[in-house]
Parts: sequence; C-alpha cells; structure tokens
Amino acid sequence: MRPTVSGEVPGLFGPLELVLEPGRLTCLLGASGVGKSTLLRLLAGLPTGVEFRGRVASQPAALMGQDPGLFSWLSAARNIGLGARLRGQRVDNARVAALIRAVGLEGLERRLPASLSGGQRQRVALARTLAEDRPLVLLDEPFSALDVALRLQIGDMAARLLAGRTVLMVTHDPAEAARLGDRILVMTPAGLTANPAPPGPVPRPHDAPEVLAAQAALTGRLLA
Ligand SMILES: Nc1ncnc2c1ncn2[C@@H]1O[C@H](COP(=O)(O)OP(=O)(O)OP(=O)(O)O)[C@@H](O)[C@H]1O
Repeated sequence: MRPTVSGEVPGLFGPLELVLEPGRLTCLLGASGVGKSTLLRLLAGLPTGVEFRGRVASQPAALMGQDPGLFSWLSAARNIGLGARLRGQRVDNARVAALIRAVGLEGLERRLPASLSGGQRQRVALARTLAEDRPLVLLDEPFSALDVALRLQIGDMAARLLAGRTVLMVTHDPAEAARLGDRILVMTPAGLTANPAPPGPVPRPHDAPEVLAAQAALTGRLLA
C-alpha cells in the first residue's frame, strides 16, 4: 500500500496529498512551522495538537527523531532491543548484534548512553529503529544535531540500511535531501511540490555535480 495523508489543517496548510512510494525514501523539505512534523505524526498515528481535516491511510511505523530518546539506565544493546522487550516479546540477540555491527558500534554495546558521543547515540537510535522492522520508517530531522561529517556518514549509513523500505525523512537540509532522497517534496502552506531528484541510487556522493545542482535548486525553492 501507499501510505497517504490527504487533507488540510485550516490556517496552516492544504488541502494537500502526501503519497509515499513503497520501497522508496521520500525527503520532505519546507520552512520551519509549515507542518512537516504534523504530516509525519499523522502517518505515525500520533497526536498532532492541530485540527486535521482529511484522511490518513498508513501502516505500522518506526519513528526516529532528532532526540535519540534513549533510556539512560539501559546499555546500547538493551536500548536497541527495547521495543521487543516492551511488547513482552523475546529479544532476538543475534539480530541486535547484527544491527550493532551494521551501525559500527561493536565494542560499545554495553555502554550507557551518557558515555557515548552524540553521533554514537544517534547510531543506537538508528539501530533501534531498524530493530522494529516495520513496513514504514518515519525520520524527523534525525541528523540535524550532528556536525557536517557525522551527518554525511550517518545519513549515508541510514540510506543504505533502509534501502527497500518505505521511508519518509523530514529534513531542513537541501544537501541531505539531494543526497538521500529517491523522491524530494517541498512543502509550503499551498501544498506539496515534487522536485526532481538527482540521478543515481542513494546515498549519492555529496559533491557530484548533479547533487550540487539539485541542492542549489532546492535552496532556491526554500528561499522563494
Ligand atoms: N502540540 C501542538 N499544539 C498546538 N499546535 C501545535 C502543536 N504542534 C505543532 N503545532 C503547530 O503546528 C504547526 C506546524 O508544526 P510542525 O511541527 O508540524 O512544523 P514543522 O514544519 O515540522 O516545523 P519545524 O521545521 O520547525 O520542525 C506550527 O505552527 C505549530 O505551532
């Protein structure tokens, strides 16, 4: 199915229709306060605090935000297996170990969040999001607190690990959208506009001419 939000929030946006392509990573850009997180929360079935008039068709989703949201008293590995534990299911330790390897945290699995760097904590949060193994993955500015190098490294890692899943990534960063988006949407109060994504599979090289051109075009759209 195609996860869809169709409707409006009077005084904020719309009417608009957001339709996610199955198996693709859609990046959603737009000015602060335009309602990007609201769309994501509608897809997640979470409260929004605004009056939405319309229709949502979604799937079970894993959500990751800017704040890694780790439990401070649990090790990295236990944070990654937390969803299963909270649901009273057996934690698949082999899968947790594979995810720890995938996000490059081997040797740090017993550490508490306070003794990890910001980038390491975001990698724990990414592994936890993947551990949920939901058909839909919703990312709300997941890397915006990271410095440029980490942003590139962990963004690329996320795009590789999420390949083939249906993903919506809200971002403020035109460069991130140009590198990571199979599809790129820009949101304004008037609605959503699809922008051409650069050629090639994601993650794309940050310095490829087509990626830089798309970044410039998207920046222009946001300034317009
Ligand atoms: N819990 C809430 N109660 C009331 N209004 C809210 C609530 N959450 C968001 N809003 C309002 O809804 C609007 C859209 O917020 P939203 O967080 O979706 O925007 P955004 O595009 O994601 O912004 P940003 O890029 O700054 O995160 C804002 O004007 C905000 O004031």
